[in-house]
Amino acid sequence: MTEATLNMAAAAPQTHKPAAGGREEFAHDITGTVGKPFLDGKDTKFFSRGVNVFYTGNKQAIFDVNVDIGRNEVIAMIGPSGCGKSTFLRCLNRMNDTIAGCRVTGDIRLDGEDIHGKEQDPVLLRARVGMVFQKPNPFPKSIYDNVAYGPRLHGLAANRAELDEIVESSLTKAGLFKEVKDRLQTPGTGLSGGQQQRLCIARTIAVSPEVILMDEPTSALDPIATATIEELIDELRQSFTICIVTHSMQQAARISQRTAYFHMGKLVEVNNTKTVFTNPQHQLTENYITGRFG
Ligand SMILES: Nc1ncnc2c1ncn2[C@@H]1O[C@H](COP(=O)(O)OP(=O)(O)OP(=O)(O)O)[C@@H](O)[C@H]1O
Repeated sequence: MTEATLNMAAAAPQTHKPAAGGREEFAHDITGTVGKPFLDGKDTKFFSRGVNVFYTGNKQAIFDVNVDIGRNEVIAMIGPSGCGKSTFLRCLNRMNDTIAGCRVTGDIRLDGEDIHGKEQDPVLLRARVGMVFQKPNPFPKSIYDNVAYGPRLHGLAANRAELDEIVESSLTKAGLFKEVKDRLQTPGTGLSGGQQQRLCIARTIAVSPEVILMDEPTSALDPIATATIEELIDELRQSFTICIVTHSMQQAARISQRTAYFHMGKLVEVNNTKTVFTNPQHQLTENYITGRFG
């Protein structure tokens, strides 16, 4: 915690007290989400209402999150370390189910379908809602087999020619094909960090997801590899909905159309990205984007 945050916490009023201009000031004053968290129904890809997440020992990490995520938008999730960005992201493809002792409550719908419904198969859901992690994690297999893995698992190709086609088109969409086309049978782990991350994106794309979740996908990359991935994200938006957790406000500003600001497990503010960075409506958002804490 920075000195400014400590000072702020020490000065926190015990009761609700809007700051000048009607802005709310402190974490315990977060009573709802300001901005525009909801979309017109037809543009909504993900609908989430009343989402709470608890870890072992009933430790609550996410509090009553209500937000829509739009079709073919890039939404950036920002906020101080530990505020729950990754935890909320993992709600969207039920990755939290894989964490022992983690419990998610609330209503989350993908294209109107309850993702916790009895008929939902989490493995199929994760094919529809793919995920790219902070650290590139190619399988210890060839470049070809990394990309072919999902289509084989889900029976998406009838024969080798179809599989070749999926591998090539996924690598092309991930902006990697030209660089690796002559060494598809070499190990994916032999690529550079940025290439490995694009390979992981190709692997995700190969099963034709509708949404791609990205958890700090460039934080382990150098600025050039980061720029390549950012350009790619902008292109991928034509075909997919993208939710990205990032610690870089510059990155959020460059690549997203909407930004969601989390603080202590609560969703404080959601709005179009320009508004969040130029005219935040909540004092906590302003404090964060102006570097007063985080
Ligand atoms: N597997 C887990 N078991 C128990 N608590 C967890 C687990 N994962 C996260 N938490 C806790 O949940 C809270 C939110 O964590 P989360 O990783 O979602 O935050 P974050 O905003 O993504 O953080 P960062 O920016 O540092 O990655 C934190 O208090 C964290 O310690």
